[in-house]
Amino acid sequence: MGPAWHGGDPALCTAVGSALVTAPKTSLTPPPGALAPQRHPEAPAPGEPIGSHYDQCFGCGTGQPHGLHLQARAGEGVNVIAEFTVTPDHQGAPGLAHGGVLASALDETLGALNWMMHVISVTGRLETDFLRPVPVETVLHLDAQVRAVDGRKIYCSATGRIGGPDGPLAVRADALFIEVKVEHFIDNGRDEEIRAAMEDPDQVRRARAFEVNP
Ligand SMILES: CCCCCCCC/C=C\CCCCCCCC(=O)SCCNC(=O)CCNC(=O)[C@H](O)C(C)(C)COP(=O)(O)OP(=O)(O)OC[C@H]1O[C@@H](n2cnc3c(N)ncnc32)[C@H](O)[C@@H]1OP(=O)(O)O
Repeated sequence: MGPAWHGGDPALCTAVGSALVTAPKTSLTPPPGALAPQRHPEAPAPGEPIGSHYDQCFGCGTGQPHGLHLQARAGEGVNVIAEFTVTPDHQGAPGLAHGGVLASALDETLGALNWMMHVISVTGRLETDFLRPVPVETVLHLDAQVRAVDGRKIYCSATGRIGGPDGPLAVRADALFIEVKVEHFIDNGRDEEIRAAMEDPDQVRRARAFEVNP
């Protein structure tokens, strides 16, 4: 990278450049000691819809007018499936889905895996491959699964296929989700929304249900 970065400030450029070069890169491949994921006994039955974790979530919230409105369903194993219809609102290039929107759809589908393990986790890392352009009006068939668990680290992957569950592969992602407690949201979220969420008994029940493992 040349000194055009950061308005040409060579000091900042060097500092940021070296940080990028030396930053540790955790592999998205589970380490040898990682465990197979366990489907929680109270996970939704195969085919059962997985409700939204938060009404205002951009990915799954039914009360979010600008959102993707993804509705994932439980799979047979530690996996979930979902369909996402690309609309004109999701364009990047004319008539084609924006890559960031597709990454969001993958991220949200991966997030729904929390329900299969009854663990609250957030995305630490998401590595996405865009293999084919995805036109507006396409139904993207998403499938996410947990591959392995190592302490708080959840190794998972997702695919998005065009036109059907066995259609051509358009996008895929490998991700590392990190288990957190409810306090992660309470401590970091904006007061206004956190207060509203804590006053909503359904929201509190949804969040707390994950904290008790068998
Ligand atoms: C009543 C209240 C209502 C609340 C209601 C809430 C209900 C919610 C229910 C369900 C939510 C589901 C939401 C799904 C939505 C879709 C998914 C998203 O988009 S999530 C948003 C985007 N992600 C973030 O905003 C994370 C931002 N990052 C962080 O907050 C931290 O970095 C965090 C929590 C990920 C880790 O921080 P640390 O301090 O807890 O832990 P450390 O020690 O840093 O990491 C633990 C291990 O993970 C590795 N790790 C962490 N980040 C990594 C990374 N980026 N790449 C590789 N490895 C990483 C570390 O190397 C470490 O590994 P070693 O144990 O040492 O082996």
